[in-house]
Amino acid sequence: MRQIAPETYTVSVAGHRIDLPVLELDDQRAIALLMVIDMGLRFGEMVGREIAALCAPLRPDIVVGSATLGIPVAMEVSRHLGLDQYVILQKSPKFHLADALVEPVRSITTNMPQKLLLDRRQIARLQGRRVVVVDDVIATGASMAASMRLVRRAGAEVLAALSILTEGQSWREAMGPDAALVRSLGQIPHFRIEGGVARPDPDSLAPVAPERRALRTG
Ligand SMILES: Nc1ncnc2[nH]cnc12
Repeated sequence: MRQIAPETYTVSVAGHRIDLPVLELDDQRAIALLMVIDMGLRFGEMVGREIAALCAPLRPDIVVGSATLGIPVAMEVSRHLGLDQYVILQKSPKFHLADALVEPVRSITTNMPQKLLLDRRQIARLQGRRVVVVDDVIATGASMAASMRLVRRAGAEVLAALSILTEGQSWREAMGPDAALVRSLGQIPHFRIEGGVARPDPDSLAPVAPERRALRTG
């Protein structure tokens, strides 16, 4: 994907200003790309600390993340919550996942059918537990919705769905009532390309900074 003017978009991630490259998706649309695995350890540590601070009042027993880019997020959030174990939902069927619990990801943006898998050996870590589900970016909401279905099938209570960034607003509709459980450290818009320049679509940003909304701890 090609970088397009204005080249970068500055986003506030829990109050830290981060420059993301703006990349052309097609001749009409562009995105600000967050590649958490390219951001370094200090960034990972900061987002882990800030997401942990958001959800610590909920007293989660365990953190669930989905492969691939949710893995470093789940690890750093767990570390900051003082939790040793965490659970990863996988994407590729490895041989030890032959009898895994499977949820389809109902994505409207990718043509490839996707699914998430939970190793049955991990169910004991979730059954009857208070869980927070984390990811790098919540965009369509399809992946987060599938993660939440899988975690609930394993018998856990989902307290919150947390991400570094939310992108656009369409996840609200895709996630239905579960959208109320979503919190992020920042938000990025969708971009429309006009005259060779990517402009943020103002309708794709929420008026209130997402990390400023308190989670109900009841
Ligand atoms: N802007 C983005 N950056 C990284 N991953 C994404 N997934 C969906 N949107 C994304």
